[in-house]
Amino acid sequence: MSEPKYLTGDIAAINEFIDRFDVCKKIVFVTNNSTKSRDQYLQKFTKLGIPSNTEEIFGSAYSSAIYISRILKLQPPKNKVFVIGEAGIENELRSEGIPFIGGTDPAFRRDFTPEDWQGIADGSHLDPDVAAVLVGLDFHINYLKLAHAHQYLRRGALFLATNVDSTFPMNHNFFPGAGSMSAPLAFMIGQQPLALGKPSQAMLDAVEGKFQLDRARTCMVGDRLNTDIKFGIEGRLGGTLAVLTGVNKKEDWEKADAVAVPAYYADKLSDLLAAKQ
Ligand SMILES: O=C(O)[C@H](O)[C@H](O)COP(=O)(O)O
Repeated sequence: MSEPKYLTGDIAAINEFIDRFDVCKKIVFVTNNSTKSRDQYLQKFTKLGIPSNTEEIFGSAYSSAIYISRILKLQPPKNKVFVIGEAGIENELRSEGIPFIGGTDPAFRRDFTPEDWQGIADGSHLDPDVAAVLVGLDFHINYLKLAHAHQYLRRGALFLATNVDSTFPMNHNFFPGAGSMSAPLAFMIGQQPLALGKPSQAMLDAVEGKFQLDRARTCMVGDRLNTDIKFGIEGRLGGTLAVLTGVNKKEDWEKADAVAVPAYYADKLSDLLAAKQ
């Protein structure tokens, strides 16, 4: 395997990279963060002065909603999704016409009561129409939600996750990620969820379907080896660029058991601005 090429400060290498991937031609934003929907991301990008449109934004909440509506095609009445997650998932499920419960509903953001043991155990607190449990990053995770999700899974619901990132990078540090929300359930039932964000190739197929990507001239840019870089490598994209502003560092791909090795790396994405001014 060839050594990743370091782009920071190397104008010739940056120019070559830009030509190879037509960098300024088309940008698609692919995020595993399910707490926001595409519309909410568009608002965020607009605030930051980044030109974009909803069509160019692919989030794991959207990818999950598409999978449920277009692949699973759950049939009513048993077509509801029990959500562990934030408004981003709810908005995307709504836009695909998928009924759901849980999520940000205040009825699930409370302490567990003695009645909950009985109601969950005998099913009287459960919705018989739940066919899938979808787990994403949830800033209000609690015992009540986990107990409901667990019981739906025990009763045969499909186990889905928007993504399984172990951690969530924030404020130059790490916090519990979406994968740490589904991990207790995976432990309870002894089965891993089907994860629909990066590195799932279903997500890349959806992006390709929409933009007729030329994979050989497409480069995946990201900070995490087991999601972003793996996504690009398994998708046989022309390149992968690791930026050192997030989760992984050079020593992570230099390990013998590295999960993925990028083709390029840079200290930060804006280092590419040094070229072709
Ligand atoms: O836990 C999570 O959901 C992830 O850490 C997260 O939000 C990753 O988002 P990305 O880096 O793909 O934008």
